Amino acid sequence: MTTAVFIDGEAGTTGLQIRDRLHDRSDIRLIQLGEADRKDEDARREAFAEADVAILCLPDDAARQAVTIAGDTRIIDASTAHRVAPGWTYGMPELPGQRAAIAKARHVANVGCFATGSIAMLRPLTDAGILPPDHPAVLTGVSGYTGGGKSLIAEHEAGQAPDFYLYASGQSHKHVPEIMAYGGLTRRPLFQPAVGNYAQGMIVQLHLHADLLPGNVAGYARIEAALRDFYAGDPFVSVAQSGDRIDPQAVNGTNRMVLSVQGNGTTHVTIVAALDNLGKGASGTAVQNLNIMIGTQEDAGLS
Ligand SMILES: NC(=O)C1=CN([C@@H]2O[C@H](COP(=O)(O)OP(=O)(O)OC[C@H]3O[C@@H](n4cnc5c(N)ncnc54)[C@H](OP(=O)(O)O)[C@@H]3O)[C@@H](O)[C@H]2O)C=CC1
Ligand SMILES: CC(=O)N[C@@H](CCC(=O)OP(=O)(O)O)C(=O)O
Repeated sequence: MTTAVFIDGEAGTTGLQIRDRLHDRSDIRLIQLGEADRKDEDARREAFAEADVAILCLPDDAARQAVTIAGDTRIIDASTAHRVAPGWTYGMPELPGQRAAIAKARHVANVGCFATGSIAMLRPLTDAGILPPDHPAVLTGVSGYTGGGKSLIAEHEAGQAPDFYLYASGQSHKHVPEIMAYGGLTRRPLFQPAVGNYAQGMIVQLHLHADLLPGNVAGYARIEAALRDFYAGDPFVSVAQSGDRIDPQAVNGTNRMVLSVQGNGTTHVTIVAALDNLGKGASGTAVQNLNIMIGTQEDAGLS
């Protein structure tokens, strides 16, 4: 039996990457619209009706509108529109109980790219009681320019962008609400993202004064052990040895995320998550969520 999948926004950065991961699969039939129809509401409504699952790869407002014409079709939304919305299941399979919730969900909100790295580092520590919920977390990160979709890609490829720059410096980044909700934080974290003048791949960092954590018991080893316990047996997330150079492009083209605990071994600790913003940060996780929803092997079409 095949599953009919409609990617709304297939011509965009995330949509194309999902299409590439699905188009050779014998268990998936892609419903595709031509250039003339891809933004036509009637054509899209028909495509939704024909699909078992639709994947929205659209700007937030267009994603909200798409839900209104999608009927009963199951949805995975790659945008930020529904990540903390009532009635939506958060599409981060690594979180406790989330695979079972995604498997039966009608509406799945795919996790954001910076949020993937941030929550992956925070949640094992809040669940283990190493970080209290009101911990004043400090997160930084850098992404390749494909993270900003077609418009940012055009700016960089025209040679009009700096080699490196900070943005969202007003502490207003759109991923903060989901980072708090699913990272287990009640206090708003500091989060400073950046863009590098390279296409793809990212790192996210969580900076900790480990000696100031409650009970002063959260040394480097305990933090690393909590991460290893949390991701034991996970198909895509691993904990690596600390190292001098961490390349944001190291896992490009894969659905993997590699965590490592850097620092001086005792007091000053930085946890690092390396992932592909278009892989584990977007399209890879969307396909992983699809696999879970349709009950096929979780890593089908993914490496
Ligand atoms: N890039 C990334 O790393 C990540 C992106 N996301 C999210 O995924 C979503 C898509 O992002 P991304 O692929 O980067 O963006 P792009 O700008 O590359 O692609 C968006 C696509 O949506 C199309 N589109 C816009 N409005 C409509 C509409 N009303 N009906 C049908 N199609 C429409 C655009 O058409 P046109 O080609 O004509 O512009 C474009 O093809 C966003 O919400 C983004 O925040 C999530 C995680 C990571
Ligand atoms: C480099 C860059 O601009 N990145 C995007 C995040 C991409 C992403 O994850 O967007 P979603 O929230 O839709 O998932 C940004 O910071 O707005």
